[in-house]
Amino acid sequence: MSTQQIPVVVLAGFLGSGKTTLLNHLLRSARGTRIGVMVNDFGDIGIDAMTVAGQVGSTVSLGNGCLCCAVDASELDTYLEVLTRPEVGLDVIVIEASGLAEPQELVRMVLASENERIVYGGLVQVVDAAEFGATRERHPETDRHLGIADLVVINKADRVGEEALAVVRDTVGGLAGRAAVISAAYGRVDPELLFDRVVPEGEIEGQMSIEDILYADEDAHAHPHAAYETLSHASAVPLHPRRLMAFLDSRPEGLYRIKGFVDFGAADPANRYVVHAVGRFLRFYPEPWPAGEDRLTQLVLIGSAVDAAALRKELASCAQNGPQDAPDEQSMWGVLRYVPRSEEEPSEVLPD
Ligand SMILES: Nc1nc2c(ncn2[C@@H]2O[C@H](COP(=O)(O)OP(=O)(O)OP(=O)(O)O)[C@@H](O)[C@H]2O)c(=O)[nH]1
Repeated sequence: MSTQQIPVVVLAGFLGSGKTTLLNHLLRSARGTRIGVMVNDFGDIGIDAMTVAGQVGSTVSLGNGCLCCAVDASELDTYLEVLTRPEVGLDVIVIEASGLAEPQELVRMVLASENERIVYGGLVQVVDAAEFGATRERHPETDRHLGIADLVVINKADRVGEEALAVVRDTVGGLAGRAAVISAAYGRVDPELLFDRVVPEGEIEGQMSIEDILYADEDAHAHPHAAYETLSHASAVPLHPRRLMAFLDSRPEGLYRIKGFVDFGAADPANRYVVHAVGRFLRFYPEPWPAGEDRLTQLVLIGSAVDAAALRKELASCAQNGPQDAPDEQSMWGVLRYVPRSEEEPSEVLPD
C-alpha cells in the first residue's frame, strides 16, 4: 500500500520490559517478511533468528548510547536510506529505542525524515506487568510515554495473576488515551498488528509454521484475553468523503490500524485512495485505478477492545446513497488534508 512504502515502527519501553524479547519474537515469526532492525546494541538479539529471517546483512548498529541522543534526524535518515534501498528488500523497519530514550523524539525524527520510501508505522510501548507500579514510581515520565503510544503491549502477563493484570490494564488504558492495549507473555504479539505479513511463496495464508507449532502451547497462556480484533469491509458502493472523514476523525480508542483502498466515486473518479492509519497517524495516497480492476472499497481495521458490530455499522453509513447524495468537489477537502505533500506534515500526529 502505497505499496512501496516501508512502515517504520518505533519500539520503546523501560529497561527490561521485554523490547528485545518482542523483537526476537517478530524476527522468529517473520518468515516471508523481511524486517530491518535499528538498535543501540545487538548483544541480546538472537542472531540465529536474524539469520533465519535473512536480516544480518541489512541491519545497522548505532553503536553505544541512546539513539535519540546519538543521532540527529539527518543521521537517522542516513541509516534509513541504507535500509530502504530497493535491493535490501525490506518490508518493515523496527527501531528499538534504548530503555532511556525519549520515544517522542524518535517518532518526531521518523516523521521528519525526508525519505519518501518510508511511512510512520506507529509507536509501540512495552510495559512490564509485574513492575508497572514500581516503574511509574521511579520514572514518572512513564505516564507521558504511554500517552503518546499508538499500541501498548503489557508484557510479562505470565508473571501476574488475572486480577493484577486487569488492574494494570485499567491504569494503562486510562493513561494511554487512544492507544490500543494488549497483553502478552514473552512479547508474543501477532506481527499482523504491527505490519502486513508477506506470505512466503508456496505457503497458504493461515497455514501453521514450525514456529506456530513449537510455540502453540505457550501461546495458549500468552493471550489471557482475546488480544485484538480484525474486521474487513468490502463494498462496490463508493464512500462519501465527508462521512468517512467524520468516522476517521472520531475513530474509537483501541482502533490501532486501518489499511486498504477507498473509492470516493464521483468525488474523484480517476483515483482510488490507499488509506494507512496507525494510532493517530492517518494518510491517504491517491493512485490511478488499475485498468480493468473492479472499483471496490476494501478496508481492514485492527484494534483491541473495539466494538466490531458498531464499526461495521458506521462504515456502512459512510456509503453514498445514490445520485442525490453524490459528493461535491469541496467534500474532498477533508481527505486531501491527509494526502502527503513533500515536506509538510499534518501537525495533529503528536501532542505537543
Ligand atoms: N517471565 C517473563 N519474562 C520475560 C518476558 N519478556 C521478557 N522476559 C525476560 O525479561 C528480561 C528482559 O527482557 P528484554 O527483552 O531483554 O528487555 P528489554 O526491554 O529489551 O531490556 P533493555 O534492552 O535492557 O531495555 C529477559 O530476561 C527476558 O527473558 C515475559 O513475558 N515474561
